[in-house]
Amino acid sequence: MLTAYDVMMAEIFDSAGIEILLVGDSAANTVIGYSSTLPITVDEMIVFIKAVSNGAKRAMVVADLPFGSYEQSPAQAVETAVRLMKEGGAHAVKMEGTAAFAEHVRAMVLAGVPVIGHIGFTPQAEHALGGYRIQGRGDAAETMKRDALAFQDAGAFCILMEMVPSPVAAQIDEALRVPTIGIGAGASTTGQVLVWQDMLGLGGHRTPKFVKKYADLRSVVTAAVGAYHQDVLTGQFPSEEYEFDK
Ligand SMILES: Nc1nc(=O)c2c([nH]1)NC[C@@H]1CN(c3ccc(C(=O)N[C@@H](CCC(=O)O)C(=O)O)cc3)CN21
Ligand SMILES: CC(C)C(=O)C(=O)O
Ligand SMILES: [Mg+2]
Repeated sequence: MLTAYDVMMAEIFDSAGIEILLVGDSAANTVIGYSSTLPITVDEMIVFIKAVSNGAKRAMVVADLPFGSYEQSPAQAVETAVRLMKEGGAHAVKMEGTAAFAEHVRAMVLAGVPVIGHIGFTPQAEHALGGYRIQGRGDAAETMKRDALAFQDAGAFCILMEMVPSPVAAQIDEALRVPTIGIGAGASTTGQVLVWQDMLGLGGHRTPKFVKKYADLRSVVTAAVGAYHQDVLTGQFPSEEYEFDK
């Protein structure tokens, strides 16, 4: 799984063989430039989901339920999930939470919405959790396993674990019958997810420890844009080959 927020990257990731494209609420950070995921709205998410749906040929498109769009009731979760699918074209949704939100999952699943349950570090709860912190250390591991099982029992087809000690993630994966996806959760999960701008080295500043950089797009883009700028200043672009009706 890899995040995607626009049609061109969605096309590229799809043809590169990525099975699942996640339109994450991380778009708040990576596209809009908010400092957390909290401000992004359902309407903003739908623009990105549409774009990714337009680019995905065979990949499954999963969309995040943004903060404030599902917590109040199972009915609110269904209503928002239906919008992400009907207006955005998502095939499934991902919801952050704990066992206390199992009824939300159940209601969406009953409505025909495939749901991924996101547990461990749930960025929408950063202020409640006290910051970007590893979850599930010590006694919290058992609670986290109960969250995973509650989501599975409510009908979630997959559990995503973020920033969880690897042995805990392995234990939870073992306890589940549905597949798992990890980010900062070690190698025992069924699949992995990363934010594409992180793994392709587009973001300049600090990236989380769990990110492996597979490219340095920031350098590539900076060099190319610099060359264009220089060419324009020196008159080397546009040369004759780029002119009309000479
Ligand atoms: N660009 C981007 N990448 C992400 O992975 C990501 C987002 N945005 N936005 C939504 C959430 C927030 N996530 C994050 C963001 C930062 C850290 C981070 O800075 N972690 C530190 C501290 C971990 C610790 O020791 O407690 C790290 O070094 O990994 C972790 C998860 C994951 N998601
Ligand atoms: C980091 C992943 C799991 C996510 O939820 C997002 O991109 O919003
Ligand atoms: Mg998210």
